[in-house]
Amino acid sequence: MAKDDNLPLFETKLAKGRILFQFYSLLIFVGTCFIFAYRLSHIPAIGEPGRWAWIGLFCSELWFCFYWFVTTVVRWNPIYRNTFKDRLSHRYEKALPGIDIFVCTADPVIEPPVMVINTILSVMAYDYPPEKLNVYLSDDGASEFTFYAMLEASRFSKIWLPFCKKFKVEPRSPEAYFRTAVEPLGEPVMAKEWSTVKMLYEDMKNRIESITKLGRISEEISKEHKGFNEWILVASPRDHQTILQILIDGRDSEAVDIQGRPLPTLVYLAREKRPQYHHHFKAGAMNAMIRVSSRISNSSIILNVDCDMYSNNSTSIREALCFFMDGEKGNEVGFVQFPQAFENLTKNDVYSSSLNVIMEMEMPGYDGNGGSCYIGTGCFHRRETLSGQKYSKNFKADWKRLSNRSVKESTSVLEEKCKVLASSSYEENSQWGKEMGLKYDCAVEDLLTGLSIQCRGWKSIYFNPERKGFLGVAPITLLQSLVQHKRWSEGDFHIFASRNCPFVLGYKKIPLKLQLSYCIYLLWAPNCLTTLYYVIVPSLCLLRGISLFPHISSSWVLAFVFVIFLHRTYSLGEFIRFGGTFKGWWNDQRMWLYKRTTSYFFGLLDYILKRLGFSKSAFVVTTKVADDDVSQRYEQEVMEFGTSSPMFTILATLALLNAFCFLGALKRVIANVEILFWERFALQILLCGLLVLINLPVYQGLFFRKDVASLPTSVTFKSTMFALLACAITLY
Ligand SMILES: O=c1ccn([C@@H]2O[C@H](COP(=O)(O)OP(=O)(O)O[C@H]3O[C@H](CO)[C@@H](O)[C@H](O)[C@H]3O)[C@@H](O)[C@H]2O)c(=O)[nH]1
Ligand SMILES: [Mn+2]
Repeated sequence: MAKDDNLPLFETKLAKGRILFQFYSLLIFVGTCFIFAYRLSHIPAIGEPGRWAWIGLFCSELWFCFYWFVTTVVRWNPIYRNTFKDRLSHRYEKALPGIDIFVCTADPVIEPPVMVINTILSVMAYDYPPEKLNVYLSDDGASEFTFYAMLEASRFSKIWLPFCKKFKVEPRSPEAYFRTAVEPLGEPVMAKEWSTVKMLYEDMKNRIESITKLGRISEEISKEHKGFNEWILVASPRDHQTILQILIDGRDSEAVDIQGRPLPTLVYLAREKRPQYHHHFKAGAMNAMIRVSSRISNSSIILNVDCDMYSNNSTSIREALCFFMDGEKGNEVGFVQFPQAFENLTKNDVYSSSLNVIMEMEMPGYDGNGGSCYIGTGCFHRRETLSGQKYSKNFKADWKRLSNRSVKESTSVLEEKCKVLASSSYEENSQWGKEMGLKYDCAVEDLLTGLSIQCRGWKSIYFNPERKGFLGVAPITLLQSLVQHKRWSEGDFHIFASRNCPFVLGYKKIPLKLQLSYCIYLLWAPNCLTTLYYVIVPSLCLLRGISLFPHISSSWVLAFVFVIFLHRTYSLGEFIRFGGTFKGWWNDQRMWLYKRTTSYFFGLLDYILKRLGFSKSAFVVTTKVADDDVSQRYEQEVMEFGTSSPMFTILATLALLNAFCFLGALKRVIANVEILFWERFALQILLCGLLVLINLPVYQGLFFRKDVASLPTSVTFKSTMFALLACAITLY
């Protein structure tokens, strides 16, 4: 036994500079107390105008304060993780466990097959013994084009994997690699292979794209592959039978790459779908893969990625294993979450899709408070935890036993047996979706599943390596981003308002500070009410001449100015520290507002409608491609409206309402007929002016832009009517 055999495989570091943060929090706290003292001591008397508006504002501020408290709890004690991969290799290289990798796709149009197989190829090419890798694709679209692309990928992998390993290529998604890498002209050996592989990749890409464009699989291809005819018979998108094909059987000694080394197992699965059984979207797909893989490879570690999230770092598996296999703490680790990062962000990130603050600050905060949440992609799970097992002190993973493969049947027999596991009626009267596997009936199956794993006693780890483990595609239009957040906020609030609420489910099972941390996201939806109140009522009161904030000469003003200024400065600092720009922060503030007034509002509404039985759960898949002109506007950071959506009507109405109120107030300040107008309303005018400033892109979209992506006339018409109506009602 070497002497380093007892050294840990990972270390945990505390964040620095927390004293400063605690001091800042104290200042905000004191400032807020002053604000509340002002609110309580200046309530307009009964009969005086604005009494109710005042009380409402006070309630909103109380809510904001509570929400701020929750965000502070998350930031109190973040931790960072580090791994020692060398120790892992040294100790376990011969006994590395098998890994099952699950990729989900749902729609060949908005998730193009070429993108899907790039993700597949990137995970097949991990720096890991290929005979221990098993890759499963679940295709909820049951698309023959995706299937065809998978066939192509299974062939191309024979060239791609050796190429990656020989030249230590990064990233291992061919598309991403060839897009970013420069031709290695300095190295003649590599340059030659480079151009051959590149050409082969492009050929393959062209074939897949032209078949997708053609809209059907041609005769030759059907003939070339035996499965296709049968395919056409069983696969129609709504109502089809399970299609399961082992495209590369890792047990087969002939499944080798061009250098004779084994290939990872590759499985294509499209679940049976029947109208009488709910298919439960992604959670259903994941559970089907858990069952199918248990029959084929049964690896002890499961990695799950969305189809757009290619592996950007070929060592991620080894890094994750450092946590699971650590001698002292490894056995209690249920899952290891990597951050969600994106490759298609622009410099100032108009839609604030980057999630940087969440990934760099809040997730380490969760980790410090008791465990990372599971965010649906880029996460390594222990099979036992996903299958519903509780943690017990005696639990000990037996890596040696688990690294053997036992299945002896022929490929076709195995396929037939697995199909049963994926059939639509298999889960009837079972615990799947409840106590086993990913949880059903929640739009954020990931968060809920992670929470219940933690409540069963498992620890979870957040690991954020320097080189990002996975890169995906962020929404590229305003509406997509708002719709995505609607799904999230609806699902999150659903968790909060159910018996799965962290305070109930997690009572005495996870630390209180972790229960509180969950509230940041779970309470997104109700945030809309206070935000809507704050952007509507003070402005209308300004129009009506009701003062809701202290006079500019009063010293109470200081409390407001101090808290708002300090709070926003901190936010700006945090944003810039994690790689943002000033303009990006400003965009982020705008999106903060837009999400709260639309996504969260509709999320809350949807939740209520569902509770009352008026609407059904749905999973609106985020589009991962765009037309050229849409992409071009995205690159230029021009806000994309283009369609009429109720969300846009709300945004435009709020923007116009504030513009009207601001202009009204401005007129009165300039005319200077009322004594003390500025004196009494300065803060309200500033608030209203700030709202106008942040809404500039909306005014542009309403009145000044003539391109197809501006706001449609119907929205302009409706929002102007609504805003005028609101002002008229206020005034008379
Ligand atoms: O019926 C469905 C719907 C979706 N998906 C897949 O689920 C993944 C996530 O869908 P996407 O539209 O990209 O959603 P996002 O909003 O980007 O997803 C985030 O939020 C989801 C929860 O709302 C999590 O499941 C995801 O992992 C997380 O990335 C994609 O690979 C889809 O193909 C399915 O397999 N079946
Ligand atoms: Mn996605």
